[in-house]
Amino acid sequence: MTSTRHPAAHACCSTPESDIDRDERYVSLVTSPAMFELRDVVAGPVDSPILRGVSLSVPCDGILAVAGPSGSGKSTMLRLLNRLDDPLSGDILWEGRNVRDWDPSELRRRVAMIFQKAPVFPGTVRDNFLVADSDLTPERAEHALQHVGLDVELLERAASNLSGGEAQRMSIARALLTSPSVLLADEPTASLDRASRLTIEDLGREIADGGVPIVWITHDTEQLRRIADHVVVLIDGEIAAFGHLDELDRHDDPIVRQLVGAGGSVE
Ligand SMILES: Nc1ncnc2c1ncn2[C@@H]1O[C@H](COP(=O)(O)OP(=O)(O)OP(=O)(O)O)[C@@H](O)[C@H]1O
Repeated sequence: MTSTRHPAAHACCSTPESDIDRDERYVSLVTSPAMFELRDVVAGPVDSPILRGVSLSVPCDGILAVAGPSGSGKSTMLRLLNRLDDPLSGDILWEGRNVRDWDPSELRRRVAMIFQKAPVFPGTVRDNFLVADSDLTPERAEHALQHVGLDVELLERAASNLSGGEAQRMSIARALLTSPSVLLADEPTASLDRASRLTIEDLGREIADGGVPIVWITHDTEQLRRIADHVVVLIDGEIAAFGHLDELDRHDDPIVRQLVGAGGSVE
């Protein structure tokens, strides 16, 4: 397997340069500042780590698509970013500060996450929104629904009665109610039909363009090509490639090219 290893070439969005112990194993995009820094991260069970020394600078704009075969460690990596799990070794910095030093609830409010199957809490859609914002005003609740393209009448609907696509949009609206700085998305459209997938993709683009970057795991190469501003490819717990899609389309490793859906390049 060929690995792409770029030297770090810039400071993070709000990270003092002195706070970063630069390491030639960093993988970094030259043109974008970084939001998360992963430094030689090992994670998973002690006896069989899943991530095996991942170093990565996550750009602080647009959509970073995370691709890789099943079991390569994509979800494991994402769950470290808002401390749903902790690494066995290595460090993860967010905005220049180790995630272990953030208050966990503050971190999770600012680093929001959505999942393949949207978690639905008991009660109405409004009740679900109140979980995220206990001071929710009627106007904010309506705006939250409109923002994700749902009818305001759904506010009083039992959340358990929403369709899969509606539930995912509700979960995105709920996540946005905490005014996050970044959104983590773990295969958010994997169980949706094509129309709902495209709706969520459009919403993701709007959110990212509105200033909330997204780290988005996807298995769907067509989706990856529609959404990705940057791509990281994980294979067997290591970073196999990182960069813009057009760079990865020309990657030495045919498996990388296949994973990013490069047309006709798999040997
Ligand atoms: N807590 C755990 N204990 C043991 N094994 C685990 C644990 N969590 C995940 N695994 C295993 O680690 C591997 C990587 O899991 P992970 O969910 O990160 O992969 P993934 O790339 O997101 O896969 P997929 O695309 O199928 O969702 C899988 O084989 C999984 O079964």
